[in-house]
Amino acid sequence: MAEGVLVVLRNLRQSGELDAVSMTPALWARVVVAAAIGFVIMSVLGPRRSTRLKKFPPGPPGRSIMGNWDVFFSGSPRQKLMQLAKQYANGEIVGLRIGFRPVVCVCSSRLAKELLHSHDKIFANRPRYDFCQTLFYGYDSAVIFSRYSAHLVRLRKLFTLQLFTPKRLSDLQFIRQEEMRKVISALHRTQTTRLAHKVEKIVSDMACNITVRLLQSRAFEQDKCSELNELVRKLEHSSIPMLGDFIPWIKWLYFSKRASERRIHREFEDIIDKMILDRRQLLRRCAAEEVPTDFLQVLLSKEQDENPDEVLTIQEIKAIILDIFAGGLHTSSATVEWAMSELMSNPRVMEKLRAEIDSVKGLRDKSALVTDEDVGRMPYLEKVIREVFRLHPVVPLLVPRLSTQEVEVASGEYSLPQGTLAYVNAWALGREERTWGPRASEFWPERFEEQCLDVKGQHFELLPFGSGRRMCPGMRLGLAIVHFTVANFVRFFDWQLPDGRSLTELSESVGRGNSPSTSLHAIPIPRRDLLL
Ligand code: HEM
Repeated sequence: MAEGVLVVLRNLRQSGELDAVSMTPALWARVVVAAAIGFVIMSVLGPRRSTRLKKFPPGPPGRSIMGNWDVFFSGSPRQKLMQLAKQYANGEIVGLRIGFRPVVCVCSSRLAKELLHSHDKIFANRPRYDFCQTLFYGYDSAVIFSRYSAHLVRLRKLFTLQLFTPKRLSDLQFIRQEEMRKVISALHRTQTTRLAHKVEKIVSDMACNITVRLLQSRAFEQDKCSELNELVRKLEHSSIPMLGDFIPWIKWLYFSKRASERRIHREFEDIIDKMILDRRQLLRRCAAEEVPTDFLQVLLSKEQDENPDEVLTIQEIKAIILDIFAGGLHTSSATVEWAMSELMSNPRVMEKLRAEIDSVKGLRDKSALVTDEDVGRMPYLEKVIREVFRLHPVVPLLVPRLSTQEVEVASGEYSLPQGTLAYVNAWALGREERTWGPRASEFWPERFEEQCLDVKGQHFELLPFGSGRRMCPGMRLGLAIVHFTVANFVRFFDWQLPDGRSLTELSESVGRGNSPSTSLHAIPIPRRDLLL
């Protein structure tokens, strides 16, 4: 029971409630009552688990009502889950429980394929967490946290067949180029001061400008992107389930977390409402052909689509825009940060990559940016980026799935009941020695000369964008930003650490996301005079 109280306290601290309320006697009373109720119910119901779930994958025993909550929501879940899978099931899977919910985490490519390919439809649902209702626009308005349904399939098609088509991304490449030029010129201007820049911030601001221009054809006013990125970070920190999502009778403990979620949501809503209002005013002022056919216009046109199945409400349109911000900004910038960190700590790879970029781009046109077409002629760049995704998938456990029926996995060895929460550990897949050999933990892009595995969801050894029905629909844009940014950063600058230090060992942050434990600050020394 004491343990129960401690875990509930830790959840409250994570949710910020403890900071806000600073443990009044009333809060103590709530915590103790909740833990006591949980303890009693668990004593009555808990022991049945082992008999009901006979072929459930093995794992550590769940303690009290919380089950294995601590595995997921403290320290580094991806590492702990990989260790547990090794300890209990030959590194393939681990079976756990949170509250009464059976939970599995798959750590081998064999079982990832079963879940995301053979049983893709059964695992196409997302769990329903309370934060979706307050932070986002409800459960089924947009994509990331929606149930699998015909409506979701239509929304996903909107992403892949209308917003992020190869043609549209190629036609709009000039936006990425203009934003990259702005970044390069700004970095050039600081060369005399030899200032160290936070690489992730440069890239996330650029990714934000690109995304906003793709959406509404014009950039935000100055500093608005930093504000939006800050908001996305707050959204990420708040988008975590609480114990109340698994044990309904303690939901009421989280009222102040819900209030903070509503505040974050309102801030997003203000930004999105302003974008829509500006566009509506433009539509009133201008002839239809003068209005850009950008993402926002594609989305707003769906309000009056001739096909009733295709119609989107304004709430759904706003929810999609929020998904684009939530899914697209930090993922791309964190990947570029990892890429630059790896390149700076592996000078051999940096030199080889630079030689390739210079050979494709030539040295004569000093100001020419690397384009998407150039990227297609850079096989080593492709291998470097794959290696970055292999070792540092920025969504290491993907987004969890919920099974809709009982299913057998591992050639019938295990049975997963309906309602199992399933995680796929993309971080562990990239370290599986069965696939990657004894040098699995080394950054060595040359491995892809022999291993023809790519990141597009068909090879279950390498799943930074997931796979199957819920695979990332923004992958094309994410890949375009990452390749293009890394290539141009390497072409135009030598990157040095402040005080002549060198990056020897990279370590990861703890928690659910995956960034370097210390943000990369680096000094860009210009390699060529730009004619900007
Ligand atoms: C390097 C960049 C990116 C990475 C590594 C990444 C990774 C992921 C991953 C792992 C998932 C979960 C897939 C699964 O459950 O199987 C996901 C889902 C998603 N991503 Fe991305 N993503 C990136 C860029 C983007 C961009 C640029 C956008 C949009 C502008 C985007 C929008 C989404 C959405 C809407 C989902 C939810 C899909 C669904 O639930 O059906 N992502 N992403």
